[in-house]
Amino acid sequence: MEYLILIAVLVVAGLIVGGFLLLRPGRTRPRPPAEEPTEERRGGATVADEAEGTAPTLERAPPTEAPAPPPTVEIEKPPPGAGRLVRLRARLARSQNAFGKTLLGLLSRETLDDDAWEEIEDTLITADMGAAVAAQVTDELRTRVQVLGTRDAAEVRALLKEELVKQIGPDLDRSLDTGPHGGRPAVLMVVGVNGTGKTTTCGKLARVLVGDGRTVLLGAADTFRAAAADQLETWGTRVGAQVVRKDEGADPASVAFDAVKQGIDTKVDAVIVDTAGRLHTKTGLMDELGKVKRVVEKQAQVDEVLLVLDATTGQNGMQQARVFAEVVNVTGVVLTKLDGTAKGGIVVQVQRELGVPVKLVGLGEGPDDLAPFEPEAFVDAILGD
Ligand SMILES: Nc1nc2c(ncn2[C@@H]2O[C@H](COP(=O)(O)OP(=O)(O)OP(=O)(O)O)[C@@H](O)[C@H]2O)c(=O)[nH]1
Repeated sequence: MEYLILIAVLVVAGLIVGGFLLLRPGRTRPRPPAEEPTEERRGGATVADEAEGTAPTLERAPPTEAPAPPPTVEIEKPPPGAGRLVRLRARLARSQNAFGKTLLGLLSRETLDDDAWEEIEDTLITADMGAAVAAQVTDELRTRVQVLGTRDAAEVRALLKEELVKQIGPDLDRSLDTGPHGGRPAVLMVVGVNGTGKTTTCGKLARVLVGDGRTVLLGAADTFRAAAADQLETWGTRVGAQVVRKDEGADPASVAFDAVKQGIDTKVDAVIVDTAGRLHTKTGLMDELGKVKRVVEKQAQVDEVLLVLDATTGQNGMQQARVFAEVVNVTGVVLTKLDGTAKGGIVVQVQRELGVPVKLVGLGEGPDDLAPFEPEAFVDAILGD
């Protein structure tokens, strides 16, 4: 019994102490979370109020000036590809003048002795034609001049033209596969060492095709340099071509894949894929370009692999060209910067070495300075009228 009384006393005492502690003033209570605005308030009315039409009429702030609309880009209509080389012949004539003039000057000399023929051969070599071809051209010319028996300027010019055109290969197929087939766009991959003019060539080629009435999509798979994608976008915008790009450093193959996919979905005629193709190592290059090609081929055939070569780089460029040709199956060469060199003979050398025709030539930095290559027009420009 005494125990029971003791327990009851302890319970009552506990309750009194507990109650005192709980009701003690100044005790910190957990604060309610601060009120978070759930709707944007405008002058006391919420967006929802406005939508409902129940917002109080408030004096509105004077309307701020509307943001300027994005500048409208006028879509250009570039000239067609055909006949461009003839239009650009003045530029070619200027850079190759020494070559043609020297040859014609030598051939019209009073006496054509061994020294003169040696000079002719040297001139051809200096123009990057390659020693073997230069010797062959010189021998053939020598025989024909002797058979002809005269050295009338027009006749000599005609002979020289014939020999040069023969070396360049008038019958090589220089056509570009740029039309859709089997419900899929033509796919053109543009490869080459950095700085040769790949991105510029992609842009100019898009213009050639648009000028010929084709629809084009550009794939910026040169993800090594962000500026390359920007550059391509500018080219595309000017002619109304779609551009597929990703962030700098993205997988080039994934850009190429998306570009071809979008090209198929939007039913364009041709997809042009710009690549980085840095020449770190041959295996690295092979891995990158091989992967881009394999990935593209999951959706469409790659119709053209165009190797861009800078005509001003001579033997160095030839060496790089060989590496690319070993890594990918090049179907055509684009020789850029022919406006800046007197070494037009590179056309012959590159075709011989790679076994692929020169299909396009770059003759300046202007947007329409890319032309389909025509051997006769080229030689005419070199030799002058
Ligand atoms: N004179 C002349 N310049 C050219 C020609 N083609 C390209 N160029 C110039 O060459 C420079 C390099 O061109 P790009 O297209 O940026 O070269 P790229 O190969 O794409 O270079 P990366 O993007 O660094 O791989 C630019 O200043 C072009 O304007 C040409 O036919 N003639």
